Amino acid sequence: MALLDVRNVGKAFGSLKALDDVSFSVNAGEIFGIAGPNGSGKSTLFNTITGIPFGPDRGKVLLDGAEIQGKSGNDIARMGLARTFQRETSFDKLTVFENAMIGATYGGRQATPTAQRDNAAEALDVVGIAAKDFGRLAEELSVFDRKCLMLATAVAMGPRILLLDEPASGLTKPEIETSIGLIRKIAARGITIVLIEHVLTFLMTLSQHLLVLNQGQMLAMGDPKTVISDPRVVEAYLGTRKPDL
Ligand SMILES: Nc1ncnc2c1ncn2[C@@H]1O[C@H](COP(=O)(O)OP(=O)(O)OP(=O)(O)O)[C@@H](O)[C@H]1O
Repeated sequence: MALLDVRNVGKAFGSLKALDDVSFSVNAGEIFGIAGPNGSGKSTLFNTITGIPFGPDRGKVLLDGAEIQGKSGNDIARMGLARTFQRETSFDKLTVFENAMIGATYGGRQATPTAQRDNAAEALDVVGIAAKDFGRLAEELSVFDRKCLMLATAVAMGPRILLLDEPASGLTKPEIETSIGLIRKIAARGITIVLIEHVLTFLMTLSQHLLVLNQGQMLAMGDPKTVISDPRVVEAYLGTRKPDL
């Protein structure tokens, strides 16, 4: 059984069909990539899956066989789903460690305070934030480190599945390389990953399956090499912007 099963999901904003009959499933342990030109519905898809700030108008989302649409963000997080955002997001006036502790506390309500602290420290270590920086304010960090902190906060929740919205956006080439390593490291911990990205090489390197959206519809899905050479995919990308290869 798939860990995440998205079935015939639709979402409209007025007359704009941001998502139209989108279905896919993600197996436990895989990295599943989602690509598509600007405005194709990628972030809307994550929003509808997590219910923040809105769920789908139609269709179903199942996590490990249980329907999650209509559940609160808290309940969905408790069921083991976490996400990051396109823009680095943190509590800027809190320290690095306090930010990670929010994830560890939120996701590990049953854990002892010591276990929560261990989870926070471990998650920061996974993303490469050194212990000497735990006491710094989040706002003092570079863009890349703030992205890493957002990732660590999500990992500290102890999710079964992690949705990453354009983790490479705004990063330099070396930072993108580092991010690829981090995502692999997180996946190796048994966390299933769904990854939205514009940078196709990033998706090609990491994903076992790739879905391409265009204008809210599924354009192609399957093995990344086959999908990326699909003429409809090439046209959708070249028709709007050059792929970031
Ligand atoms: N809250 C909203 N209200 C109205 N329209 C919206 C809303 N959110 C998204 N849209 C519209 O839905 C469409 C899909 O947007 P979405 O942000 O999901 O695309 P995207 O593929 O993530 O784009 P990008 O790559 O630029 O982030 C766009 O036309 C967008 O303007």
